[in-house]
Amino acid sequence: MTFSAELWDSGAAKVYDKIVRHPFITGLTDGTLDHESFRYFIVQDSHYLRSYSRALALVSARATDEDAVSMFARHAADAIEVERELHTSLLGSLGLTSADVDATGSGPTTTAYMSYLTAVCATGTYAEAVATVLPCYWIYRDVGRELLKHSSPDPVYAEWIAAYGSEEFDAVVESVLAVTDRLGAEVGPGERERCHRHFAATSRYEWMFWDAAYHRLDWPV
Ligand SMILES: Cc1ncc(C[n+]2csc(CCO)c2C)c(N)n1
Repeated sequence: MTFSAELWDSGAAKVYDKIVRHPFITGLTDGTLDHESFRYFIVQDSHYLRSYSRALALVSARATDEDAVSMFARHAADAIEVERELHTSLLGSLGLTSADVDATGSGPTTTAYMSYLTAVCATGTYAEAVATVLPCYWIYRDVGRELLKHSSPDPVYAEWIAAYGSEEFDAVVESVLAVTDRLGAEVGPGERERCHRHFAATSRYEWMFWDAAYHRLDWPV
């Protein structure tokens, strides 16, 4: 079994099934999702992408072969571009600006997820860092494909679905999976166990991110 399949089976398979049945996701395709929840999601995702980009820059700096250094550095830059382009357009359609993003700040789930990514990418091994950033790519690709089958009657949701269900994005994810599988051969039992734990944790954070948006979760105090 490939390293990526091993990680998915133990850490993401059950979580993924719950994500595709989550009312935030089903609400995107049937158009019943409240715009207020999607607004919350896009604002939180803007914070998330700023942090995720830095996490990818850390992964790039620690990569052991030049192709991977270059790939993760490119993705770090792309994550900023996504924030600028997709989010500016979506924020505009939702009646928001980047000043609203700064004024809102990051919520509890976003902060916890960003902190976890940053901590592992800064202090874990290269393989641990890759396992930690992987669910973000992989779960989005699969959710995007699923959503694309139905798209959405709501033009704002349809725009978002088109970006993540695209073929270009599929190629990005396949290249990260190939790096992960090559790494798998070099990872010993202790480090492997830590990779499984990180992959499972960030997969759960992906579910929690949708759930926080659905309920518009705020800091309790
Ligand atoms: C919570 C959350 N998780 C995953 C993504 C998807 N994503 C963000 S950056 C990137 C790869 C680099 O361009 C991917 C796949 C998101 N937007 N928000």
